[in-house]
Amino acid sequence: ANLPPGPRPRLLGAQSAVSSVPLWNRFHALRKQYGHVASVYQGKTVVVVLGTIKAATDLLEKRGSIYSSRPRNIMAGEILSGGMRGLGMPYGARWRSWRSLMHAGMSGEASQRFKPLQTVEAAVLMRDLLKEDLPMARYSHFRRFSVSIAFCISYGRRIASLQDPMVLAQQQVDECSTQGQYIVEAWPILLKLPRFLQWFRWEPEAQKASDEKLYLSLMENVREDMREGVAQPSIAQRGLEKQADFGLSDLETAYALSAPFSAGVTTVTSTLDVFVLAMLHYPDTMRKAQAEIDAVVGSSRMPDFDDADALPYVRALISEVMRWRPIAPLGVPHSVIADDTYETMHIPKGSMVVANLYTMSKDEELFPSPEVFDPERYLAAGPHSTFYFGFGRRICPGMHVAQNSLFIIVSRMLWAFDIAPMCDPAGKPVLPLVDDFIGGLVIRPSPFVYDLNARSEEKKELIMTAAKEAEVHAAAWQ
Ligand code: HEM
Repeated sequence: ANLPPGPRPRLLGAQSAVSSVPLWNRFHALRKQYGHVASVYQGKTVVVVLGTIKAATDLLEKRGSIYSSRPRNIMAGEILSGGMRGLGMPYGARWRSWRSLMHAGMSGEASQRFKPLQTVEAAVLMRDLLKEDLPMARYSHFRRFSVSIAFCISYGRRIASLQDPMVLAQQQVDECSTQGQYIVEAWPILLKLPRFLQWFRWEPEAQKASDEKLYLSLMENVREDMREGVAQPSIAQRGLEKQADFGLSDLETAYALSAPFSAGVTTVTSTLDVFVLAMLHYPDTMRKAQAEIDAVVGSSRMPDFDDADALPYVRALISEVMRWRPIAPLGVPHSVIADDTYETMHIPKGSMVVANLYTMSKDEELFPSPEVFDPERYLAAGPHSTFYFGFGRRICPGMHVAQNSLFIIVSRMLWAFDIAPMCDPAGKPVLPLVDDFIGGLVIRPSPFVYDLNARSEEKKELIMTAAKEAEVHAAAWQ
């Protein structure tokens, strides 16, 4: 059998150095030219690109026992973190232990425990948005919300400011681990040099030592909170309570606790920006959602999690935000650990397997007129694919907390504000482009401005009172 069809010889590799077209767009072109499963070479590695939800389900889900690994990443995975980071871990015993800790902390049931803080932080966020004079700065308020929830999930503590030293330290770690290409990735044979000659290790190993210190000290704080009986629910608390059950050492547990910050901040923040972008372009859907909220909630209180069942249109709107512009356009690459055949195609062991979520979001059969933002498609009888959270055993373990964060913010923003384009001096509305995105693994709309107008004086006052009360409750997570 042959490899899945694709450009030969190594066209994509040759192009990637010069092309300014983002990778997801180039992969989208593959789908059009070569079909639902295509392949390209990246150096010597075969990259299999899955362009339909069906192909991704058939392979990544139904054949999950061989399609759930990750490609080798020498610098960020092996050297910088000693293979301790779950997101990039190869399939195996350590990943399974890590994953069961993630599940214990963030499953549908476990994620209920974070709703109180999500409610409190959403109240604070509404006030921050109301008070913010600089439209460009709203993104940082979304970010502060996401950071605070990530810290709460990991350590049971909230984050009141992005200037918090713990945030700055974590941010620095993340920037290091996402940096580009290293010579050792292309020439793994360098790892055979005597260790003291492996110059490329010196800097990351110094970084690793300081990361370990940071992660261990954050975890020790939780141990202390537990001893004093003041620990809030968190992954750390679950992991430390039953450390033997998870089979993770102190250091493994400490590293595992960094996952929500690495994977759960830019994703949620960026999705909120896509939500605003959609509201600017499709104001009718905004008004429809507002009418639903007004009928169910009224104007004398803000929406709560208990209202979710009665707000199907709002929930559909959130799903459509994630479908319309998936913020992880190529997901996170999988890797296959055994030779396989799909239809008549040969998929060699060691191939990188990419679920092309960007292309899936534009599937005309599943999503007629895919370019149109239309929540109604999620109101029709299901089941509805959650392709935007990935597939199979690696599917996003943070999806429940993510959905809860999005629900409480989106419903409250629509209750509180009208989202509208800004006007140029001639009074003409200026709309940000729908396809101007920046970033790599996770993308976001290029920064844009918009108007946020409180829907009534009564609501303004309510927002201020609710935020004051929220700050009092927030003390429990300090
Ligand atoms: C709208 C928000 C989010 C989106 C769209 C999203 C999407 C994704 C996707 C596409 C993957 C790759 C799945 C695969 O390999 O097939 C992933 C993995 C992951 N996500 Fe999310 N995510 C979001 C929010 C979060 C949050 C809030 C957290 C944690 C608090 C989180 C934690 C993770 C982790 C730890 C992984 C790695 C799983 C593994 O390798 O086994 N994500 N996410």
